[in-house]
Amino acid sequence: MKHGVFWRLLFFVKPFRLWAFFAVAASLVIVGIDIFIAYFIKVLTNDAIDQNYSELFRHMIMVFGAVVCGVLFKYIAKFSSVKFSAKSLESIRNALTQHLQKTAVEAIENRQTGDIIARMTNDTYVVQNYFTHKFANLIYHPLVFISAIIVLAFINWQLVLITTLLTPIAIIASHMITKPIERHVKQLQEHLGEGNAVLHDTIGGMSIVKAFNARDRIVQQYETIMNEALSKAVEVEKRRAWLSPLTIFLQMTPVILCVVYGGYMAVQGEIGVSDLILFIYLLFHIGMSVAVIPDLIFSSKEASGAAGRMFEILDHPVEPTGSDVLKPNEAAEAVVEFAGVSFQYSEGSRILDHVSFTLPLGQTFALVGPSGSGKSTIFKLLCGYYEQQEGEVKLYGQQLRQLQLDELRSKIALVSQDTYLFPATIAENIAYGNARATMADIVKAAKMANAHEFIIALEKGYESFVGERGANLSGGEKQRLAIARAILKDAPILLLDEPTSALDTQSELLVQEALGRWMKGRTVLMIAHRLSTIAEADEILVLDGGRLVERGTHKQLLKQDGLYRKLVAESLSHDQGDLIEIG
Ligand SMILES: Nc1ncnc2c1ncn2[C@@H]1O[C@H](COP(=O)(O)OP(=O)(O)OP(=O)(O)O)[C@@H](O)[C@H]1O
Repeated sequence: MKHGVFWRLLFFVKPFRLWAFFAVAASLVIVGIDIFIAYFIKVLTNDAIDQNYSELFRHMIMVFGAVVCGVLFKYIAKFSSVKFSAKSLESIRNALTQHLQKTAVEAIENRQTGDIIARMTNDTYVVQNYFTHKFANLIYHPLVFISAIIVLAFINWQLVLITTLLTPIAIIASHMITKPIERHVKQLQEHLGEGNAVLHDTIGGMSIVKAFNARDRIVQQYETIMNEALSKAVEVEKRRAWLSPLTIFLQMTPVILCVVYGGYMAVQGEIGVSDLILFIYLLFHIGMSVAVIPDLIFSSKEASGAAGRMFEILDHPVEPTGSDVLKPNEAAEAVVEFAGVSFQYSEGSRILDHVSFTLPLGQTFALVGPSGSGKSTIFKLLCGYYEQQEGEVKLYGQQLRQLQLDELRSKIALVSQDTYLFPATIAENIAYGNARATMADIVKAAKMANAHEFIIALEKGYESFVGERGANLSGGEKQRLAIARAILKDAPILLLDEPTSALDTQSELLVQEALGRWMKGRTVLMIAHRLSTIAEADEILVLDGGRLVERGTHKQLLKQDGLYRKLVAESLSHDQGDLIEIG
């Protein structure tokens, strides 16, 4: 097991060391019982040779008692290691989940969901299995080996030499056989993760896959990944297949050698019959302990590979959070301020180039610009998903990067283009942004978002369960739920990323009206393409290639012969029905 992985595992298992201690203590008792039984085998043999049947009977009862105790302690050892592994892995899984919540958006935005899920399920399962089934063996077998060798050394050192001769061979052979296991297991788990990712994406985009007749391509992609996984699994199993003959060889060879050599010594009178029987009995224990070496090394490498992948999740950088509490300050000159902000994603070119603007309290601003001009990126910076490389972003005069992220996000309500619905009821989905919301609050928000009517028309109303992707709802219905959720959050800053893009004209008008009422007194920044929405904003910010090129009211901007006027003209030529006043 690699050092880094070992220490990390140790960190997580440490709090549950009491269970590990029970497992170790029980294993120690089992070893003691095994040696006790071994000794009594010799005593029983002598009783039989001396034809002392009353003693033989008494000793047999003692051995039987020891066997029963052995079973009991084996149960304790197993139970303790199961508890130890389950609790340790629960703590690791919790740490992974918590870390994932704190992980910077940047670190996982481009990762495949299925791969992350595979690391948190398949890989943790491999590690848990290792702790459950191998942990007790890691303690028991070395202890049995050492104790048996000590006892045997008192009887005959030559036989001990023959017995231990195979131990280094077992270790070297095991290392040779299991050498590439860690790598193979890592690759195998990676392929399984990729397969998971394809399945996850396919289920998510089932309708698109069907619409584009992409089934065959997806099946082929999945098959290719699974074939690679299979070839790795075969590599692993080919290595594992060596373990069985090696185990038999390691277990049987010392026994055969000792029976032959020990028999010879017994005939020569150099060793007693009872000693020889004791020797052969203990030899089975030693043989077993030597024989499990390959399996233990194999499993340790397998677990190490899986644990390494699992811990990579913990290596994702977390979102940097400040310590200041955001204090919405009515007297602040600007609620939002961008001062010379430049930004680029870790890969690629500059997306925002010295952008500066201020948004005073209680006004509505529309952010317009061609596709890819950086509008959503401004939202991402405001939500603290990313940090600008140059310039300053301030909220109520406070530096955003010095604010506590939870605090910051509690003051912002975001309605994005793609509505994410949690796998929960409609009521729970609306109440997500406000844990203290009552049912009356939820219904009020739904009514404001023009969602109440369609909700109560559902069989279970507000208690209807919404699947992961809200498949049983239309795009417009999902969008209205997202708006209701944002309304209930009651935040002073609203970020609306085309909040009505999936609505028909009728619903849009109703939602616009509701939004208009709700937006009063709040500072709103919205990305919008519909001219009717944009024209009503107090001010319009025009972005082009990451630069803020124009700023003003609809009328002012139309008077300038700039990008805004061009965008409006293009939009009108596409949408004749959009009634706005030009110039
Ligand atoms: N996570 C990311 N990593 C790298 N580049 C990104 C990332 N997200 C966006 N970009 C790039 O940044 C640029 C600006 O994207 P952004 O989403 O801010 O544009 P937008 O103006 O909102 O576009 P649209 O109107 O089409 O939604 C685009 O060229 C996009 O490809």
